[in-house]
Amino acid sequence: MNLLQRPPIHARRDDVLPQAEHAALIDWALANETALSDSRVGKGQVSDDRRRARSFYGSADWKRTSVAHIDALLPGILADLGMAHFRRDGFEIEMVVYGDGGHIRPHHDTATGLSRHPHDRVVTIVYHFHREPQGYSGGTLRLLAKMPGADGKRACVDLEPRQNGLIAFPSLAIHEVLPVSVPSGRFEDSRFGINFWAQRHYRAAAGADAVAADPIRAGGEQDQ
Ligand SMILES: O=C(O)CCC(=O)C(=O)O
Ligand SMILES: [Fe+2]
Repeated sequence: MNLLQRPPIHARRDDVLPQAEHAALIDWALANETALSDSRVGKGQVSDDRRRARSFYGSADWKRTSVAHIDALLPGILADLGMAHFRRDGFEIEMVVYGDGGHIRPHHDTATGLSRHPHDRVVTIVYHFHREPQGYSGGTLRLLAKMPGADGKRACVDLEPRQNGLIAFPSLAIHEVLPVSVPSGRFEDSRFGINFWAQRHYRAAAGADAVAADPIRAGGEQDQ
């Protein structure tokens, strides 16, 4: 079995945000349904089949407070992933909410080859949260091997979202979110997550220090 036939490497952390910040985040999310819009894919289009979810693309205070905790965990996460330390040029941050039937089909989060972007995502860190008691089931995050094995199937690893926990993996890794079931149909019972993408600005040599000072950067188009 070669490397591309194995499921991608991942890292997990629990108790990611201090209790008060975690609670405030749930309150904010439950009060801001109208700030969500249909999640986008590729160059910004909406595809209900590829990605059925709603995202928050605006600015909010929780982005600055939460990213500080994620940033502090980044060196250890890179070590766990066996990735060389790199100087992150910023994070792209998106809250994503999956209601009943929500899912994302297999994809990777960063551009490859000729479509390489000036600010590629290098590491994907997904933080999960929900209201208690948990009102959804499903929504497993599945990481898939790039190539099928001898049996013709792609090896995979299934990771259940954990309250106030994160899952990190290289942004090039293929992954999907399996369908979410929300029996009540209520927004409060959705599967909530925040994607933090650590970025590297390959063409940002000039003025790179100024860029690095601000952990939050707007993202570009990506394959997902
Ligand atoms: O919510 C998750 O567990 C993963 C989300 C994801 O893959 C994405 O939004 O690109
Ligand atoms: Fe993704």
